Order: sequence, then C-alpha cells, then structure tokens
Amino acid sequence: MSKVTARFPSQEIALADKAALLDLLFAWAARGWIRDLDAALAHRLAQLAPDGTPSCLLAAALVSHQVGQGHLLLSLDQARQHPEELIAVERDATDDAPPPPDALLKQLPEAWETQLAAWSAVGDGQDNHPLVLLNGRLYLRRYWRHEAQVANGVSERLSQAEEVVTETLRPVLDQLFPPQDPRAEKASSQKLACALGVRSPFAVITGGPGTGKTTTVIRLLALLQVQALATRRVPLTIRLAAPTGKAAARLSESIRDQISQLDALDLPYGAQVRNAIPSEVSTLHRLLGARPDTRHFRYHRLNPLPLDMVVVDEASMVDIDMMAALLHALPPRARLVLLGDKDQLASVEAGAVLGRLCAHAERGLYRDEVVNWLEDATGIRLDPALQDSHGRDLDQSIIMLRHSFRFDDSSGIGQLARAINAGNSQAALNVLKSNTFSEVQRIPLKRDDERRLLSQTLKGRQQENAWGYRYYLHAIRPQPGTSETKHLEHESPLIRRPTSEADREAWDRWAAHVLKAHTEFQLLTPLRNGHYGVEALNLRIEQALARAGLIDKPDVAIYWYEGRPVLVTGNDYGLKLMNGDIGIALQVPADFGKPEQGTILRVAFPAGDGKGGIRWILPSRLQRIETVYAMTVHKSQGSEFMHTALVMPDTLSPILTRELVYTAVTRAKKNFTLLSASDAVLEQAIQRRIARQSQLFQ
Ligand SMILES: Nc1ncnc2c1ncn2[C@@H]1O[C@H](COP(=O)(O)OP(=O)(O)OP(=O)(O)O)[C@@H](O)[C@H]1O
Repeated sequence: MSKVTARFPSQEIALADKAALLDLLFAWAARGWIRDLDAALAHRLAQLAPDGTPSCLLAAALVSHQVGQGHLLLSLDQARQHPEELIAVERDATDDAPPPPDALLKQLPEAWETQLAAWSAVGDGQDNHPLVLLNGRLYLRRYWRHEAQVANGVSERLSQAEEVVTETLRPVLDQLFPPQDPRAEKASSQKLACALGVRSPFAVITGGPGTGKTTTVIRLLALLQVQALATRRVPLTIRLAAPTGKAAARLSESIRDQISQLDALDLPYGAQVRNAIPSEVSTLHRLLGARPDTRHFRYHRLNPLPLDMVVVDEASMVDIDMMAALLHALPPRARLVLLGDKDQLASVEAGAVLGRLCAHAERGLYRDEVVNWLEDATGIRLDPALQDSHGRDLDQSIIMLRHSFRFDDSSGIGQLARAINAGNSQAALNVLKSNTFSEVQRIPLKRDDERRLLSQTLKGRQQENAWGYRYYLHAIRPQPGTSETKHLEHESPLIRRPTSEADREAWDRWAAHVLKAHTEFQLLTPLRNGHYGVEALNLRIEQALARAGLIDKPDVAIYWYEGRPVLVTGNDYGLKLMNGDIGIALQVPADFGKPEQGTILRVAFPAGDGKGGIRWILPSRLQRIETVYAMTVHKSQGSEFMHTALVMPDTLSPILTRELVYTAVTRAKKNFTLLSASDAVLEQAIQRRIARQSQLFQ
C-alpha cells in the first residue's frame, strides 16, 4: 500500500464518508490549497445540518474558497467541467500529498445539485439558510444578499428619470467644454460623460490614468449645481469618497486645482456653484460611519445618509460588501457617480463590482434615444461604433474616457499600458525594449546577480531623472555633489533640515519636502513571499542602503532608524491613519522649539489637510505597519509615483495577471522600469485575465 492511501482517504472514500471528507479538507488547508476557514465552514455545517452528503460538504468548502479568491459564487457546472481551475495546487515531489481537489471533483455524483438542493443548509434566499442555490450557482448567503442589494440599488436608480433643465444644460456644457477649444475633440467623451451624468441618477465614468476623470466629475458637479439652483434654489448636498485614505488624499489634492479652474468661467450662480462643490474627500468607511469592532455602519436604509449625491473615486477597489453598504445607506433618490479604471486590479475581497458594471464600456452600446438626447445636449454626434439599439439600461449610464491627457501617443507609458490592456504582449515587449521611449525600460534580472536590482532601487536611472531611494534619503541628509542633492536643491533650494531651535512649522515644511521626495520612486512586486516577495526584498534593500551609508541601521534587531519608510496596513481611527498611508521616520526635537529637550525619532505622515501639514507619531504607537522599500502591486492601488519599478518573478504564478501588470505600469507618472528575468513570464501574465464569477449585471 502506498503512503497516499495510508495517510489520507482516497477520493472514493472521501466522497462516501463525511468524516473522511472533512479530514481531506483539513489536509488541503494544511497545504495552503484552501483556507482553514473553508474547511471549518464545512465542518460547522456538518454539525448544524447533518443531513448533508459528503459532496454537499465539499461544495460548502468550495464556495467559501471561491469567496477567498474574489468570486461571489461557485458555479457547479464550471467546477465539474474545469476542476483544475478551481484550486491552485502546488504539488511537490513528496508522495504523501493528499488526493488533489480536481481528482475528487471529477468523481462527484451526477446528483450533486439535487443533493445540494435537498440539504437543509441550502435555500433559495427566502429564508435564513447559510447557503443559497440558484440555477446551478451556490452562494454563501451573505454574498448572495450583497449581490442582490447592489443589483437592486443600481437598477432602482436606472429606472428613475431625472428632471433636466435643457435650456441651461447646453450653454453651461459649452462653457465647460468650449467647442472652439483646440482640445475639444479629445475632451468630447468628457463632455458626453457630464451630459450622461446629469441625465441619470447613476453614472460610471471609467478611464485609464490621466484621462480626466477628476476634471470631468468636477465639471459634472458644477453642471448639477447650476441645475439644482435653477430648479430648487438650493444646491445639492454632495459628498466625495474613496475606498482608502491614500486615494481620498490624492483626490482631494487634485480636486482643489480643478475647482479653482472653474473661477475662470462665467458660470450661472458662479460663487454659489463653486462653494457648493466639496473639496473634502472622506474614506467610504468614514462616510458610512464605521464603528469599531462591528460590521454595521451608522448609516443604513433606516438611517440614510443626509445627502443628495455621492461621488466615489477609485471604485475598482470597492468590494461587494462596501458597495452594498453604500447603496443601503443612500437615500433612494440620491445620485451616485463612480469613477475608476475598469482595467485595474479589482479589490482583493470578493466583488470586482466596477469591472462588472463596465463589462461593455469599450463598445458603448448606446441606444438611439440616448444618442439623440446626447447630441441635443452636447452638440456631439456619437461614433456609430458605440451605438446599439439593444444596449441595456445600465450601458446608457456608463462612459469610458479614452484619451489620456497625461500619456499621449508619444508616451512610452501610454503605449505600454495600451498594449497590456489589449493583451498584446509582443507590442508591450517592443515598447519596453525600444530605444524610442526613454521613460520605459526593461532590465534583465538574475537571481545570483543582485547588482542591477539594487542599483535601480538605490539610484534609478539618473540620466532620465528617474530616481531611486537615494533621492529621498538625500532630502534627509544631503550629499553635496551628487545628482540627487543638486536636483533637490534646484527644486526646493530653501528646504533643508531645520536647526534644533526651529519651530514646528519649519519641521513640518521639511518633513513635507522629504515625503514628497519619497514619492519619486517606488519598487513594486506582485508577491509577499519568496526571493522576490516584499519581505525578502525589504531586507535586502535595507542591507544595501546600510552598506551604502544611506541609512544608519547598526543592528538587524533595530527596526527603527531615521529614513525608514513605513506603510500603514490597517485603518487606525485613533491616530487618524488610513490603510495605505506612508510615513517616514525622522529624528526631530522631542519638543518643537525647545532644543534643550533633545531629539527623538518620530514618524512623519502627511496630515491630508491640503496645507502640507504633518502628523508626527511615535513609532511605539504604530500597530499595523510594515517597511515599504518594496510594496505589493495590490497595496499600490490608489497611489502614484514619478518612477515605478516592477520586479517580475522568474516563475509564473496565478497572481501574475494582465490586470496586475497594468496596475503596476499605471502607478508610474513619468518613468517605468521592469526588472525581469524572462520575457516568457511577462508574456504569459499579460495573456492571463482575472475572471471573477458573479451574476452581477449579467
Ligand atoms: N479637457 C481637458 N483639457 C485640458 N486638460 C485636461 C482635460 N482633462 C484633463 N486634463 C488634464 O489632464 C491631467 C489629468 O486629468 P485628471 O486628473 O482629471 O485625470 P484622472 O483620470 O482623474 O487622473 P488619475 O489617473 O490621476 O486618476 C490634469 O493635468 C488635467 O488638468
């Protein structure tokens, strides 16, 4: 008898005996093939609903696993037809591995669905059963409910017609987007987006980096306030939100610029309109009134948010739980506008809501009545390729901005992002290797030769002013004569480390300068573990910086030193820090303005007050942080850096997808470097898309 049958039940036994099946599920969990949580759910349901067969318990563990992978459901057909795609199994050479999931799935009884339907743990959603089975799709009840809430919340809004004052619409749109402007054609989808946003209480504006989502939404808000002041004499109460603190801070920064541009226009109700556009952006958690230690929010259907409209930026990062909570808390007539890039990675949690909403965004699918209405409102006749008399109601509320004002056709980053999105890996490689685009570059990587990786990370590509980490470290401790210090002094000649007598304002100014210098470069990696994972990279980079004398870290056991950059990994409302915030440890007076008190290490975080204020926090108070010389691509969503370098691992793994590569490339504002050992891994990643299973907006 082989070891396999000695230690683990065979698939035949597991499918005939519940205890054997549960053993197998926990064995899979021990291998990391599924989560402990998934096996535990099956175990719990075996106790609560003992009439379930082993195949039923397997289905329960699988649907839970699916949620962990970002899906909303388990399709029974798909599980049978493509069992190998369900669970990524890392096999090793040992012969005591348990029978893999696909072997078990291939032997499921014909009556799997019938058995599930008869199981007392399963219902059709009407009662309180923990699982819901509908048309061959199995859900955890919570996700079925969220999916229904989101679908209902959106269709409720799609069925409402808005009152539009057509007399003011066209003239104001022409003021915001003058037809004679040389960029009028490039901005035509922005103008159309504004018109659609007035017409419907629900709208989605999707587009890549720099396509003008923020510009468009501010103009839409101006347009809506003109309409509101003309009809009801009071402006709309509008709130702006984003899924993370970082994204919220970034939006509030760019919004201030955009609002001030409205001053140049002679809009009806001018100052009133401008004052009625908010510049504060809160996180969705805060907007909904998150309460510590509970999933429940202060605002919900019975206590709705006191507002007329919400705009959510970076909506690709919003998961189904949050979207359901938002729709649940919005008054039925409140408007909702979502902004985001549909091609970016979706939230780590289940959902991919924006992606589902925008499934047909490329093709438009606008119906005749909408096309004609838009032409009256904007003077723009839609491209026939975007018209379709069978377009769904939802499609009439979605618009895609296609022209990037930041990366035009001559930009390497723009070309690269487009090639990746089109799934054209050869074109992406050509851009990376071509000499035409100096802002993008590919650097070959060898495991046993770290020089290139570390040189990129420390120095970047100086001839392009594409800096590495030396840049911000020189902002802390200038090194006269180096290109970084020369550049820094040229950019901000007067900002040096203050003297010990200097007041808080001077220290804040300096810290803001260091934090800004830090946004010049970020190294990204897809992975957490392994040679090119965040943890190992952080360690190697820290050692290299210490060797180069750029940081002073005398001992591996000393975590805190001046210059350490840290990433906040969970919201801390007490400290007013949000998931995704980045701070830098700096040696500053223990009491500002009192040099006699000596100095102390504090971590400087941007206060996000729009005035360059700094929040100084003692390292010991920071609970959820990690060093961030290397950052995962997932964590980088909602942030941008002048120069971004992506380390591509040398072997393919399920995490490497088109969305991931696109997200990494589009974090770069000016320069992008790919560090990779093999073209093949990049090519295969670009070919592979994330397909999240859900019935949302099917
Ligand atoms: N219609 C336009 N005319 C001129 N400049 C524009 C127009 N639309 C956008 N821009 C400029 O392009 C840049 C990017 O615009 P914006 O920040 O609105 O884009 P975004 O899609 O929100 O970008 P991000 O990728 O940062 O989310 C800004 O500098 C903005 O002023």
